[in-house]
Amino acid sequence: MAETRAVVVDAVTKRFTLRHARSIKNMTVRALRREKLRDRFTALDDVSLTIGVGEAVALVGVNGSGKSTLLKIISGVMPPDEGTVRVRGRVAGLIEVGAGLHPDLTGRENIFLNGAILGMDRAETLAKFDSIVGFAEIGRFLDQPVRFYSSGMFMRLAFSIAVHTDPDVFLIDEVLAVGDPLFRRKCIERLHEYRASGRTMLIVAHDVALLRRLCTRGVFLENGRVLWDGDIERAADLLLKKRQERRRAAALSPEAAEAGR
Ligand SMILES: Nc1ncnc2c1ncn2[C@@H]1O[C@H](COP(=O)(O)OP(=O)(O)OP(=O)(O)O)[C@@H](O)[C@H]1O
Repeated sequence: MAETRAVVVDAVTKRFTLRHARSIKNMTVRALRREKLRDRFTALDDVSLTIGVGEAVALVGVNGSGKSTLLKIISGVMPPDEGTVRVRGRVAGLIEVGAGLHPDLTGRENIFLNGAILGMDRAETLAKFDSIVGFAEIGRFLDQPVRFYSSGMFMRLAFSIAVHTDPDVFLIDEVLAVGDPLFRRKCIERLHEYRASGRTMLIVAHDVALLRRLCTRGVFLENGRVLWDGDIERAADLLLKKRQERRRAAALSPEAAEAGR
């Protein structure tokens, strides 16, 4: 029987340690006051999720709900504390702006390095090289170290390499917020083509209209738990509602404003 599941996240939990004191002075003061020096914080709490081959899923939730952490665990860059993740096929993750690009290497060198990390051999990278450079529009900066690139150029190159690896599963985190509108449109068109070719996509973005256009399913995270998994419309409505609640709370108290940023 053909495998129809591209990603299986099973009962994943992830905790972080929050350190309250950074300096020795601060630690001493807290110790004298018998305050805790650190806390364990649960960023993902027993999350289970199955994504079918060819599905385009939006991962939404207010700031700090655990979206990036979940993408990092699915991509394999971070292990879960509990639970398991299985991904079928080649995965490409655009998890942070410029993810995977080495600042001291040139654009050209990064194409080969990043291509290899994402599973392309040298012959495949060579065959796609011109297309990667063309799509990224980095032109004369190709032989400059990428630390001299603007954030838009960084993102264009990272996106171009990732999309050219023809991943079976494409994980995208907020990168579409960077860069100029024209390039953004080009990326979105590319993602539509990618979807139409039957590949799987999991995307985090704060632009609700974009998510509605690209995805049919939405997973809403709140405090590291799945609050909704289903129709994108309902997920988008939930997000807009929660954002409104946060804004209202922020208007009432400056501390809430700080927490709700
Ligand atoms: N390496 C880390 N160490 C400690 N805490 C972390 C770490 N990474 C994330 N967190 C915390 O885990 C929580 C979830 O973070 P995460 O980045 O996954 O949320 P998010 O939903 O992607 O948020 P945003 O929309 O702001 O990007 C946050 O409270 C964050 O501060």
